[in-house]
Amino acid sequence: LKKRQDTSTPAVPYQQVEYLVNIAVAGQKLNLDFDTGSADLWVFSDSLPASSKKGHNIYTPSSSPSYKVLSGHKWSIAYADGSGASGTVGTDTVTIGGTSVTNQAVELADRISSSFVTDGLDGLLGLSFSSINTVKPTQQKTWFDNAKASLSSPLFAAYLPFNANGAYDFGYLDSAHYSGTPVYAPVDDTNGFWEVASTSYKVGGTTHSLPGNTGILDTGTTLALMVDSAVSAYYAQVSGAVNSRSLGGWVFPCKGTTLPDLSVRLGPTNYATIPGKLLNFQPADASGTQCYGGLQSVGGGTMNVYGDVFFNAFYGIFDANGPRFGFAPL
Ligand SMILES: CC1CCN(C(=N)N)CC1
Ligand SMILES: CC1CCN(C(=N)N)CC1
Repeated sequence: LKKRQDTSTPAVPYQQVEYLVNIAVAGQKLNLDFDTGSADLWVFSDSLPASSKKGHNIYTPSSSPSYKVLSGHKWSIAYADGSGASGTVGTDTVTIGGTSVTNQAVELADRISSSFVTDGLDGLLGLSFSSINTVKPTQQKTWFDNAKASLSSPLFAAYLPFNANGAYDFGYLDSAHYSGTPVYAPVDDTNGFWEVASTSYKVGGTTHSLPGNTGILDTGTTLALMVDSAVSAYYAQVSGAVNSRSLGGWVFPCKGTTLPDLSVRLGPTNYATIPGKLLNFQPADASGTQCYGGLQSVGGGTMNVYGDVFFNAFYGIFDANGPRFGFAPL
């Protein structure tokens, strides 16, 4: 599992960090971005223009004897950072680790936005609930939905340590990837996400309530994105922090800043504490004077997004039995 900084300049001003997983689609190796915030498995295909294919592994259905066209089916997806892709659909055998799924819907991109060309990924593998898969006229299932009956347990876990290679464990928990005992929160899959109640948070020794708020556990988002009241309360504890329009979010002086921890409530009981040191994402400008925070605003609404910054601190357990989300410190 390779951690990559892609060089894309998506709508959001920070580089999309991706943890790419090398998988086989009918024996053709591809590096896919495993995304628990979406439900489409799509790949760079030979129907893309030559300029888009440069530097990528391309899936060529014509050289796969097991590929079948899903005639008349289309897909189209747009992501929160303004990137997007679309194309046609077929089925093939998709193998991850030791598990093969035959007749898995594989969505072939014949159009992709520029940020994907410069990314290190050769496509995405959606791991949210299949209810938000974009294939029409017949919605398709995620690889995990198709695989879970043949796994020893219907679960997968994300191990995404900071600045290191990570892993996705399918069907079992790898005790080498976490410490202590996992705690669990019930998941509400109404919106198709691994969504849990997230009704309070703690920063600087104060507990703040977030009535009616939820959080989605999203490996496809780089940062932690919370509602404005929480982001303001957090950076109020950081001297010199400003919400910079020009730099596209909350920044603070790189020198001399010790960021506070952020504890977010997941489910009815437990808090997950993200250490402050994981909340310094990267220098915001070439001079390296200002640093860009790992906590940024989600914009409006009451749905917070706990992205890779969360998984840099916690092993994330996505359990279809429930469904429920479990976590334990790395
Ligand atoms: C709610 C949004 C979170 C980011 N997304 C994603 N990881 N694919 C899109 C949905
Ligand atoms: C969830 C996806 C958002 C878009 N991505 C990107 N621009 N590299 C990939 C992950």
